[in-house]
Amino acid sequence: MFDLAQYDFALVVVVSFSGLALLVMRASKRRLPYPPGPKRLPVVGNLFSMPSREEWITYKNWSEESGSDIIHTDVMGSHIVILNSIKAANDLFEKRSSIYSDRPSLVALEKLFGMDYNIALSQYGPAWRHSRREFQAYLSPADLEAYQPLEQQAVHRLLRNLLSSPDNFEIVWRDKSSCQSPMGSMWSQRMTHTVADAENVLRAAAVATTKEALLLDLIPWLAVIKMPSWFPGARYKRYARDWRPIVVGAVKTTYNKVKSEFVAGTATPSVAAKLISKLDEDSTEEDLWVARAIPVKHPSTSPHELTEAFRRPSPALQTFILAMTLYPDVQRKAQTEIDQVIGNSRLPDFSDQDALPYVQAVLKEVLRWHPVTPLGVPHKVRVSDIYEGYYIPAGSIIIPNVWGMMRDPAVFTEPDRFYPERWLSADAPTFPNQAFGFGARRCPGRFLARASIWSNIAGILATFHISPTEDGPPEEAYSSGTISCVASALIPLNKEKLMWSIL
Ligand code: HEM
Repeated sequence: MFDLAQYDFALVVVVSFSGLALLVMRASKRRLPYPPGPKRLPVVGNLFSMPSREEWITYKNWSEESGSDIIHTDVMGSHIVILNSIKAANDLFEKRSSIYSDRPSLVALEKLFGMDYNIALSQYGPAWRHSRREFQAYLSPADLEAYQPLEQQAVHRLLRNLLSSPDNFEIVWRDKSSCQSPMGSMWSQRMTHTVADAENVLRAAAVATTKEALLLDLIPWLAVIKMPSWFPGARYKRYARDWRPIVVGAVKTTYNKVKSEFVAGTATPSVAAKLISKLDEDSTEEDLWVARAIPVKHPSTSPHELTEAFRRPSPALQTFILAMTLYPDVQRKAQTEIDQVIGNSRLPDFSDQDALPYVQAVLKEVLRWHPVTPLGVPHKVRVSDIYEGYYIPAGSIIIPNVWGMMRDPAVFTEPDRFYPERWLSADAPTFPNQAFGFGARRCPGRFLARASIWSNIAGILATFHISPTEDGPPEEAYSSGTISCVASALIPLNKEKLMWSIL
């Protein structure tokens, strides 16, 4: 007969042993050292040694100085681990994906400013998994064909605008119709009136991710208690009162616009329209998980930088233009390829991609030479772990130094040189995938983004010469922040017409 007492005893023994084993494991894990890193001060740790500009360069230097591709810092008790090699990123984010795919919580951004709907910020778990699966189901390479004609139209419109105002690339980009590519296709191809909304959300994100706001991440209860107005972090509650309705309103505006277009039968192909087609009549926007994917996924560090990031050509195009001014031979080679394969009676289109390997290599080199997100988007490890003999505590923030990985001389010879030829050799990696993140969190929009950047690059190369102004080539310097842009206020371009008659 089933003996309950015996069962209870067995259970107690098993639980006790498991608990003991866990304690022993934890204790022995902890006896291992943290990965090397800069010297820590009592209580504040590395608070004062953390770089505030172009952090990726400091992280790479720390890595080289310590001879370790994995670095540990501690900011007031929060552990931050920085991965500086593709190998370490693959080992942790890809092979141990189930524990390295969480996100650190950004209290101000999510809780106060109302951005907790965003897939990129979601904690690892069923809700994130569901949103992500649904979202990326419409962004596979096969799905992209539906968006190609609109993307192509947007590129032609951009080229026409550049032609009519060739010295003012920034204003042209700011023009709403140009904004439809590549950002537009992310949400809806016809989102012109939501560009201002998206800008507002980006501004709110910038306000919510300044260093002072991050204090709320370190001491989360500050967000829920009543604080005197002079207390650090207190003003974020006031800011949030103003920004929250704007942020939430922006999601609803986009949702309502695409939904009414869908009902009227005028919706153009877009992820949003496809998702709305799956809803039944009684669904409300609260049911619509797609709202979680509003195009605000890359908070930056300062309102100024973030606003700039949105006003100018996409950061990848900025890097392309910078590289073309600094490396005229590369530009000439790419243009020769386009001339030979396509001639000058039409513009390149998506069907030409395979026939233009050098232009493809330019795209890859743009993403390698200066990744749009040099430090990726941080992950969080859910349980304590050991890697290469080092202890990584549960809850550590894991930052991939993508810039450092892309400038690793062991992987890329002459890494500082913009050299597309490296992608044409037989043993070259197929793509700088790390530019789009890692493991379960890798960017679901990467195929769309690649195609979109390629079509812009190919269109500009076919149509314009890009050369520095009389002031000389621009400086190769970048802004800090999650999204990194060319630092010069205006990219000094001098574009001569090549084949404008076909536009
Ligand atoms: C040049 C263009 C782009 C770059 C460089 C880029 C890069 C990234 C990176 C580095 C991440 C973080 C991955 C990680 O955590 O390891 C990410 C996440 C994400 N991206 Fe992109 N992205 C781009 C364009 C797009 C586009 C066009 C879309 C939508 C169509 C998109 C949607 C997302 C989403 C939803 C996430 C969050 C994924 C998650 O947390 O599960 N991205 N992206």
